[in-house]
Parts: sequence; structure tokens; C-alpha cells
Amino acid sequence: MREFLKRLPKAELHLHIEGTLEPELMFRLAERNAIQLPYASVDEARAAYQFEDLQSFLDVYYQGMNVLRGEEEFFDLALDYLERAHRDGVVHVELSFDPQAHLTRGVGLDLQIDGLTRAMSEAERNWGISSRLIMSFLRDRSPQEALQTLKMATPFLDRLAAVGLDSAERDNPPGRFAEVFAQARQLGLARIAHAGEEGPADYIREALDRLQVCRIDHGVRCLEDSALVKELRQRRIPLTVCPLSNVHLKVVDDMQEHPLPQLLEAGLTLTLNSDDPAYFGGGVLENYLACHEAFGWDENIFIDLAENAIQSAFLDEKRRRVLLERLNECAKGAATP
Ligand SMILES: Nc1ncnc2[nH]cnc12
Ligand SMILES: [Zn+2]
Repeated sequence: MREFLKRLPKAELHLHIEGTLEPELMFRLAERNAIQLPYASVDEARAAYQFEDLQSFLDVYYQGMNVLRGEEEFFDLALDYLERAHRDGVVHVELSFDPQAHLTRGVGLDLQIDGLTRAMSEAERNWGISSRLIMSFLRDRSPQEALQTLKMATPFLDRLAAVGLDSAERDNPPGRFAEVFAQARQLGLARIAHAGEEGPADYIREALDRLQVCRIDHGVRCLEDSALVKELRQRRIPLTVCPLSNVHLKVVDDMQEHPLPQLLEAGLTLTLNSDDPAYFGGGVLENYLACHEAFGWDENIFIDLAENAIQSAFLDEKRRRVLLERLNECAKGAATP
């Protein structure tokens, strides 16, 4: 199955580029910039990646990104990840970044976006992998700061596919960000938001109604509201589910307890993603494999999920057709049901 899942042309729609920072690269970048890390070694850093919930992870995640000081570090981070993704059979990535987490450390938005997009172009040239950039607002900071960040992004709008909303979900409902999402909409940007990861099903509804999002990141708690499930199904709103992340952040006890089979049974448009692969035990391929091991899913289910991701991606129609064609070729070689 690993070989089949590796060959399957996968699109990844939920990926925080800062969450791809492997300890090896963290140490290299720390040395380059003479930064003292709170870990004595790569092994010690990895051993510290034990989380109780989303907040305990975010504390480590924001600390780790301290080594990203200039354009070169953003470039190295993204190129390092895109090469790994390519080796795992990922053909398209939509990578989110958290500009406020860098602006507050004095790193300019131009350096962040230049470094990331330079790596994205190089990855496309080197390995044929396509990618888009999503600018996320931090929901545990003020709506005013999000508005300022959007304003700052005006010169770079042509390099952004969408805006997103992430960070600590509890007690930070999406509605707080209605104004900045309305402005993003007026600027022609698509909108997505994390909702229903740790927060209640109501936050998913609020993201749909007040932020007018076209995709929900996570969304696993939608099952608590059957009317919402019906709406998500009827409107074919994609959920970008990240099973290994949910296990590592104790949203669920283990893979066997993950609600993915119920979400599938409910007829929802699901995609599988890695969220923060450096912290949660692997990339998108490992997430596909974990589902095979936990639920016994066969090739046909993974073909459907891979198709959902390609159909739900911010892709031009020509590239979408190419990827669907590659998926078809791969499916022909798969076992028939
Ligand atoms: N899983 C997650 N939830 C919310 N914000 C995040 N930022 C990085 N990973 C995240
Ligand atoms: Zn996420």
C-alpha cells in the first residue's frame, strides 16, 4: 500500500510552512544566525515534541520559528519541505504562513513572501510540483492587527491565493475577523479558516456565514451538529482533515478513535493533510498510510480523497486537468473494487 499511496498524485491543502521546520534545519539556521536554541541537540528537540493540546504545541511552534530571520531562511524552509513532499508523491501544495508571527519579531513581510515564493518557483522548475501561498491571520491576536497585516500585503496580492485563520481556537470565534475577511473578499482573495479543531461546531457555521469561507481547515467537530453536516454535504464544502495532527494534539485519543470514517459515511468532501509535519510524525503520505492502517481503507477510497483535494485546490483549470489525468492513470493501475 505504501508504494501505491506514494505513487498517487496527492495535493496538500492544509500545511503550515513554519510547521515543516525539522530540527536539523532549525539547528542549521540557528547556527547561521548565532541564535541560542532551548535544546542541546536534534534528538532533544524531537523528544520535546510532546503536546497536551493545541496551545502547548503552539508555544513550541512559535518558539521554533525564531530561527527564520530573513529571506534566505524562508527560502530554505520552503525548498526543504517541497523537496520532501515531491519525494512523497505530492504534486501540489497550498502552504499557509503566519506573517504576524514574523512581523512581531521584526521580519518584514517582503522578506517572508520573497523567500517563500522564490522557493516555490524553484521547486516547480526542479521537480514540477505546483504550489500556492495562503496568508493566515492569528485568531488569538486582535482583529485590528489582522487588518493592518492585510493592508501591508497590498503590494503582494498577486502572490496570494487566499487568506486563512489559525492559531488558538478556543474562545476566539471566527466572527471577530468578519471585517478583515470582508476586505479580503473585496480584494478578490479566496477565504478559508481553521474551525472545529478544538472549537465547537458553531465556529464552523460562523466561519461559513460570517467569513464566507470556501474550505474549512479541520472541521472534525462538525459531527456534533447534524444540520451543519447536512449543509457541508449539500454545499460540498471541503474539510482539510489532518489525522496525525489530531492525535498529537489530543483532539482524539488515537487513530482508531478518529471520526474520519463517520465523516466519510456522512458524504462530506474530505481531504487528507499533514498540518505541521515536522511536529506530528510525518507528511501527507504518512497521514494517508495512518488511515489505511487504522481504518483498512482500500485504494479506491484514497483515489477519491486525492481527487477531492485536486478538485478543491486553488488551481487554474489547465493544471487541474493535468493532475486529474495523472490521477486517472494511477487509478487504472489500482485494484478494482
Ligand atoms: N493545528 C493548528 N491549529 C491552529 N493553528 C495552527 N497553526 C499551526 N498549526 C495549527
Ligand atoms: Zn492547521
